[in-house]
Amino acid sequence: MRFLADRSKLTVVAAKFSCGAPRAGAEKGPQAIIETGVFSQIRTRTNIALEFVELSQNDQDSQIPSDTDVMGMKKPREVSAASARISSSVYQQARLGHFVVTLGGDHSIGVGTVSGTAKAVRERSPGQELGVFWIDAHADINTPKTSLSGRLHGMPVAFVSGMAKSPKKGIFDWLEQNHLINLRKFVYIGLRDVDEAEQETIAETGIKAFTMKDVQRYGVEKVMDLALDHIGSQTPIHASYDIDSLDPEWAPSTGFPVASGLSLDEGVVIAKRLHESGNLIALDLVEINPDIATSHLDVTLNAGCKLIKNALGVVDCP
Ligand SMILES: NC(=[NH2+])NCCC[C@H](N)C(=O)O
Ligand SMILES: [Mn+2]
Repeated sequence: MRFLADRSKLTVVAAKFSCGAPRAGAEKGPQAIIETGVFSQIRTRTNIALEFVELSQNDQDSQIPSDTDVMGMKKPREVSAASARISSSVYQQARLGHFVVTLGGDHSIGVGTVSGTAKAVRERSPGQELGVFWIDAHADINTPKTSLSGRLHGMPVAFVSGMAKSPKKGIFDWLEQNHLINLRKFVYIGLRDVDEAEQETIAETGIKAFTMKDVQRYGVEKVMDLALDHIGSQTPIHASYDIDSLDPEWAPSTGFPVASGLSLDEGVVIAKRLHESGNLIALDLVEINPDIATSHLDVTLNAGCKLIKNALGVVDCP
């Protein structure tokens, strides 16, 4: 844990937003995870001290009166304002050297979380850049131009890397240079539903991407060897874990389930290997929607809790 000030401090940010997704429900994800008792378990089984920060749509600036589409983007002002607040909360915690777990929320919150840690890393370790693991069925690297849906949960990687720029005042104009990440220190794992334009972007930029085909071909341990190698052993890591990276068998309660995903065991190996790297400084767990496949919500929550515990090095009691 060489990049954290104190390994026993953990801040949980409940990012209760679904404005980046086409349907509501993901804003209830954080509460559902917290109510499983996973953080109480972590508190009793470890010496980790927990703090909670809650951000939600009902606070302050969320009800923006005329949030009309801009360049095809849906709810651009609301998503931008939400991620600005998430970014500043994550930054405030990460700059103290706390491990930050952000519970989503739809994946547009990734603009906030990743930019927050990127800025904190630059401040805490000058010259250092953040490494990012984006574990997801989708690439989420559409720009307003290439997106077919206009939904911002399909665009966070484009905004946080500077590929997509602020088109207008009040829409991601809070992103500064020190918030942005370098896509050379970025890896995808679990991809299997990537739009054509996104595939072109990945090919052109040379982003390291391990698709589900790669996981099947090499095995998840080998993929993690290669992915960690690519990021380098001296780089702090932010993992943005979309629950839809898992196969719908293990994570049915999500907005965009895609068949042939990671098994829960494979997902756990990824989390465990990130922990064992000693470089993980932040984790997002996003896109759990309690309103979807409600009768199997417990399956999805169980999977999510396992990912969190393994990423923190907390092992289940037998
Ligand atoms: N985080 C997610 N579930 N993203 C799904 C994105 C789907 C599609 N690629 C889009 O741009 O709209
Ligand atoms: Mn995603």
